Amino acid sequence: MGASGVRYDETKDDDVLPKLFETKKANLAQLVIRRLFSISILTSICLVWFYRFNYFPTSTAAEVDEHKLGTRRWIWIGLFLAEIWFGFYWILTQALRWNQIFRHPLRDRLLLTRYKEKLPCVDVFVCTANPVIEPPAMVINTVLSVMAYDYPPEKLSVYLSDDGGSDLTFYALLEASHFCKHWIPFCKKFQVEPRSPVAYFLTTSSNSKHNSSCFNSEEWSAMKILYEEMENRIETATKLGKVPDEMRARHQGFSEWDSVSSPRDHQTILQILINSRNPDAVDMEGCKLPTLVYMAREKRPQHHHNFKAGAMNSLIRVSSKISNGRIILNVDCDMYSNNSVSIRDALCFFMDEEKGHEIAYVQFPQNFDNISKNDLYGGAMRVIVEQDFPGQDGNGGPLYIGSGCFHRRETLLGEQNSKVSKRNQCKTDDILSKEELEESIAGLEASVKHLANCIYEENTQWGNEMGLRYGCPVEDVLTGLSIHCRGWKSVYFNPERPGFLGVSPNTLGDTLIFLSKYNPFLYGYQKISLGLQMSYSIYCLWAPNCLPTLYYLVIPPLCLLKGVPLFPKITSPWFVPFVYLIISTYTYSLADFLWSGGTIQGWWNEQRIWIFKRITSYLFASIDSIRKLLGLSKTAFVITSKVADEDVSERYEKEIMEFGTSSPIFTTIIATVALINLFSLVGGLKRMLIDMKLEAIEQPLLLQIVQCGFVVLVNLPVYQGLFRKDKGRIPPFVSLKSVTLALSICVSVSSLY
Ligand SMILES: O=c1ccn([C@@H]2O[C@H](COP(=O)(O)OP(=O)(O)O[C@H]3O[C@H](CO)[C@@H](O)[C@H](O)[C@H]3O)[C@@H](O)[C@H]2O)c(=O)[nH]1
Ligand SMILES: [Mn+2]
Repeated sequence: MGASGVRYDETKDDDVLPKLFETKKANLAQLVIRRLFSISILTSICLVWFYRFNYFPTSTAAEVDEHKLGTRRWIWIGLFLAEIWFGFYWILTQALRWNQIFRHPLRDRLLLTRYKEKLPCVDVFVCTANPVIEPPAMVINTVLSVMAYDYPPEKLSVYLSDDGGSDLTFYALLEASHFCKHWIPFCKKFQVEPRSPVAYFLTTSSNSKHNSSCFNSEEWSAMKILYEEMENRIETATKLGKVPDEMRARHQGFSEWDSVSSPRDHQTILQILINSRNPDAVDMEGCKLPTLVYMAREKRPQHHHNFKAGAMNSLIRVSSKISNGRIILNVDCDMYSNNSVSIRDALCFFMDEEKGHEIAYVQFPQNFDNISKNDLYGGAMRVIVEQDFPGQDGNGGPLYIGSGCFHRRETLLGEQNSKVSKRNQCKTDDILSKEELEESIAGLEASVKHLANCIYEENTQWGNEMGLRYGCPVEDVLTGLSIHCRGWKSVYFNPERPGFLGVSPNTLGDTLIFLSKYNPFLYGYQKISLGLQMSYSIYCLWAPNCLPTLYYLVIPPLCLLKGVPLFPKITSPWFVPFVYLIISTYTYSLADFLWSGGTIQGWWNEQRIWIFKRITSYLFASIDSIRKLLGLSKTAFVITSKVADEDVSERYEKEIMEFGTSSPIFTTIIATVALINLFSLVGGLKRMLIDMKLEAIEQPLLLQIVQCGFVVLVNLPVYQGLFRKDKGRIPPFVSLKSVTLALSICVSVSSLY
């Protein structure tokens, strides 16, 4: 939607306002091909199930040993169960391909006076938790990027929640509150994108030609210097772990830290650094500035703080007394705004006369700016962003995935979607009472603080019926589910220029959940559509995929080693559905990946990561969930790292896998499975080529060899990791353990009976 968008006759006093967004379906040809393909795959799945059922090992003349037969039966049953699971899971995933839709906001229409007058206040929440893992300089870049949104500043407020309760973060924010007076007018004057200073100067310095043609280069350099000086001050303070004394003396806000004993034990600290209602809150050009607030909620060892959800809930309450924006945007501290019109885009959905009133949230994809070309760790989740989410949208709305999501405030407070009441509320109702306006900043801070205290939530519905849900590391998904169950819809918007860019971990490591009382089929029964229930289940069932996958990656290779066939021979008609399934599902997934803008190597890397995740983190997530259900452990939240050694980054650039930093148990499992497959492949090939003298055509072990070969190829970086010399290699003791383990398993299997 460029400036050339359709103009509407402003004077015409129609009752109906023009619609603010369009919804497009996937094109028909594509849909038909997809569906036919799905049906053929489903048929093959059924045939495979039938084969397993029908060819259950029975005692034929050849099979004399009772004991042997028993083992084979158990193996067969395991395989059957795994195949039932995979088939069932595949059926679920079809919910994401059946009716995808794509949204397009018509942003220019917001310029109509009748819309312009109604623009709501927007509150932006930025969360940070640890000044070491999430450096203050990075945090304020995110803050600055959202302060510089193309939106009326008097209607924009930015809140930083600091769960690290760090004066370093506060100091950085204080610096940002001065710097923004230069930065915001600069952004508006030169239509800067992106509006995170560090990201902007990175992109423009590398193509300075483009930059000199449309910018006044003097102003550009002056701004760059101003930024770098500030960044330097912040980084020095961070390195020293201490705020400069003269800074401390200049701002009385630091006195709050006199009584802070530790990040886990302190009072609420709330400081309004810029109050846009204050006439002095203007930038260098005299234009108004957005409100800027620092909050570190109270932390006490005896009170559970509920991680990010707890922080968000405190922010919801505190902001309701300060700016009370009707729309809330939440970003993680490492997700800067990459597109200054995202607020306007999101508002097109909320403000649309016809459909807006039923939309609870607008989720943007999480894009990352530190991903190498072939995405070594599968961090981009390309297919999810480009294909799965439009599929969810077609089923009633995307999941809420935390960062990059615009919410209607009232839905977070637990309100039902009743169409009638919503319509009436669509007036501008963001204006605070006169008394509140007149309150001084200090008075306001003092009167609002208690909302962020630990005891405030006691005996309330916060974390349950109100606000973000507690008790689970993916609080956001649960929160989204409960919003859907209350009758709301959500919208997915994937703009051409990404709305948000974050940092994706560039080493191995991941965690997830599954089992809980929020099982989507039980919790969502009769409240949300079957399609949406299926969409949720796909993600909730990520974890239990671990067992069938592990089974499939270990048992068939060991049987190959032992010479026990588990799949039909080439000459059997049952060979066809197996081969069709293998070829078609891999082609489908490759096509999806390339379609979503990936590379072939990237797809290959994703296959590897997919295996790694399933056999390690999902396995442990499953174990952990079961322990939690039995009351044996509590939810833990590990903050993902956002900064890496230069060493690590260099290897990442070269796309060399980093094993050094992931947990030794994970690496042991990965390496052991890889080695079992390698040994089995060698053993199997020997059996086929030498012992069986190549009675080729009848080869009953062929499919097992193919599978084993595939796993070995995918795992090449693992074998390399065993022999590399750099710091990122698999640590020697892990290598030793895995080799011993894999060898002893293989040897004991081949010496059985
Ligand atoms: O006690 C805490 C712990 C974390 N955070 C913040 O929460 C955000 C997410 O944490 P991060 O370690 O970056 O987790 P990710 O796995 O990268 O986050 C993804 O997954 C989370 C759980 O589903 C979502 O909340 C996030 O929005 C989503 O980006 C960060 O800004 C943290 O600063 C807090 O504010 N308080
Ligand atoms: Mn993150």
